[in-house]
Amino acid sequence: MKDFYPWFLGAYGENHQLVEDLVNEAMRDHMYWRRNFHPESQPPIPTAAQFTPEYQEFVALLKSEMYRLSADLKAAIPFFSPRYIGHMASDLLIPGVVARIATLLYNPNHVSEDASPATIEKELEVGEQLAEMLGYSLSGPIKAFGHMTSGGTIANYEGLKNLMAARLFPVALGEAARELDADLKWEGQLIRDISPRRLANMSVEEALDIRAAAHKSAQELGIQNWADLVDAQRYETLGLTEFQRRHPELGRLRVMVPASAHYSWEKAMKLMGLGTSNLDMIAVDMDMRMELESLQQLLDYAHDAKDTVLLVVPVLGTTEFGAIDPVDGVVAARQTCRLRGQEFGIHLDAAWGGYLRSLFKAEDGTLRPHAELKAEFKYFPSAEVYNAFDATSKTDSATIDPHKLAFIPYPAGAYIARNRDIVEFVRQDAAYVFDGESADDSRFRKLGQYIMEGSKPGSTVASAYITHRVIPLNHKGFGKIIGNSIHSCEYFWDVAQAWAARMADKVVLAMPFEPDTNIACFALNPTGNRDLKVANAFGKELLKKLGPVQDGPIQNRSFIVSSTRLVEEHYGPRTHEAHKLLGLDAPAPGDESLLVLRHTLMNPWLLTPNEDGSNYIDLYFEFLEEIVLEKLAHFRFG
Ligand SMILES: N[C@@H](Cc1ccc(O)cc1)C(=O)O
Repeated sequence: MKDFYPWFLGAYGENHQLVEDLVNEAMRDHMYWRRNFHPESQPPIPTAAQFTPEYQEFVALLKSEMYRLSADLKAAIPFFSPRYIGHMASDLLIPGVVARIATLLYNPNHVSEDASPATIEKELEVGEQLAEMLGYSLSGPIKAFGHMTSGGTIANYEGLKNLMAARLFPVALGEAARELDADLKWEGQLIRDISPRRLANMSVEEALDIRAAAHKSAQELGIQNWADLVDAQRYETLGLTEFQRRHPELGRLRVMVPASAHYSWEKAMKLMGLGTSNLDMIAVDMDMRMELESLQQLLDYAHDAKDTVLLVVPVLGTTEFGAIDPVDGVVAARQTCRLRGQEFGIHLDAAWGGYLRSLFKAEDGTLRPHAELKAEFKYFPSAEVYNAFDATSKTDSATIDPHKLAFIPYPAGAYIARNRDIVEFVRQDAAYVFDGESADDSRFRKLGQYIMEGSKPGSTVASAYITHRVIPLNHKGFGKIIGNSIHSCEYFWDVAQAWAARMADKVVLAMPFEPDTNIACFALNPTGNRDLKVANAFGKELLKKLGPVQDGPIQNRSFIVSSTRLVEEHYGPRTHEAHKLLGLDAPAPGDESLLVLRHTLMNPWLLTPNEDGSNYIDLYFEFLEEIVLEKLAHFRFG
């Protein structure tokens, strides 16, 4: 933990002086920079302006509003504190904060290099740093690319949009070739003879390859307007309705996510016009991980129905439970599906768990052996979890959120593609770049052409960039913070079980599933109660003391946790098991869902001992005991 001392602002603002020095320095430096741009010019604001009544009135108004804002902010959530174990937010890393503030003053806009010549390169570097952490290659014929977004939601949208564009492009290309009736070739075959179903089942690399081959053929045949002919057939031109009307052979365009996936996937389906009815929910198992049998069933069904599966989304660290989906299993399923001509893209939703991979990385970039990692923890990582992390490099693209486990300020998400050329399918201009030329990375300096957002902050990029520079993305850097969070979770898990045993005659504490990473959930039920409504009412009573929204000043709160529901529709068998563990009657149709307390154990100071030797997790369970006993004394059953 000592390593962290100069890294974070500190729960007590211990590093205040360091932060202030760095910020002051940046602030002064910025003002001098202004002055040194044409120092010969007359300053437009006269020196004497500050003595005028209008000036002073404005300053007075500004100050009083700022005081009010400052007062209001005191009611903000104290994310930094080890007493905050609610959502995915915590203390901030100093490099992220100071680099952000310093860059904010220059206000670079990363829509394009014209508005950010000094920093746009750093965005591409952040993309590469994250790509490397996930195991994507930065050299050789297939090179990764990444950029920052405002958060995981936009990165997920982009994951869907890019893979959808890549998957549907060959269909448009085939149609253009048939219409033109020219002898365009790919791998020795005439493109117009390739079946639409084959074209609809191409990997990203095949799609890029056929695109380049067709272009080459067209050039050889002297067809000048080939790119326009293809464009005219694309869904991006025709609209999805017309495109699908012309291609009934595609069937339904499906996307598969685990039932535990973030709700942004539903939003993405609406936004893209694909419709939520084409979002297939893969069942999750008793560990809250994607169930591979269920995935296979859905893939078989889609295959038999002659539907097109655009992509499958394994989640590396679910939002609610931190569960790690079997990424390796999804990759293996794709290998099997390919044998029958069924293709799908894989977008990894690693918004939460992406940075966990730093723990798995040695300083030389290789994956650390399982045994070496296991030796550092009590339970983590099982073979399943290790294999999932091992397989991230085989996915097509990923979402990863620096504003979560990189402890930097919002907004900081990222989209990363294993093959940078995938963006050519969504490039927002007519000038086509084909094979050979596409290796030129300067294209990304016009970032806005390739991504969902337009104007976007360079300051968040500086924040991530500097943070990654001073705390490397391997087990010696970020891995230490992440490892500490897993230790906190393992400790929490043990203490919770001991607490449960001690309190069994008063209250049943059930942890319906083992944590995978650093999020732990449990439900509580007064011993002897069988009624779900009563258990939930009891949980809600506890949340009055533990939830973020309460009466009175925030300073009165001892601990802040979050909560969620075990929705039967999503977590069927697991819900039944949880009811059993809690001594509740089995859930009946139409019942409300079971309330669970959710604890995100990412704060770096959770295991720090207080004067009496107890740490914040011990203190939390002491507090929980106190409020449970207090509530039980006043609680009315039924
Ligand atoms: N479930 C984790 C191990 C683990 C167990 C308990 C924890 O608190 C944290 C992690 C795995 O399979 O790797």
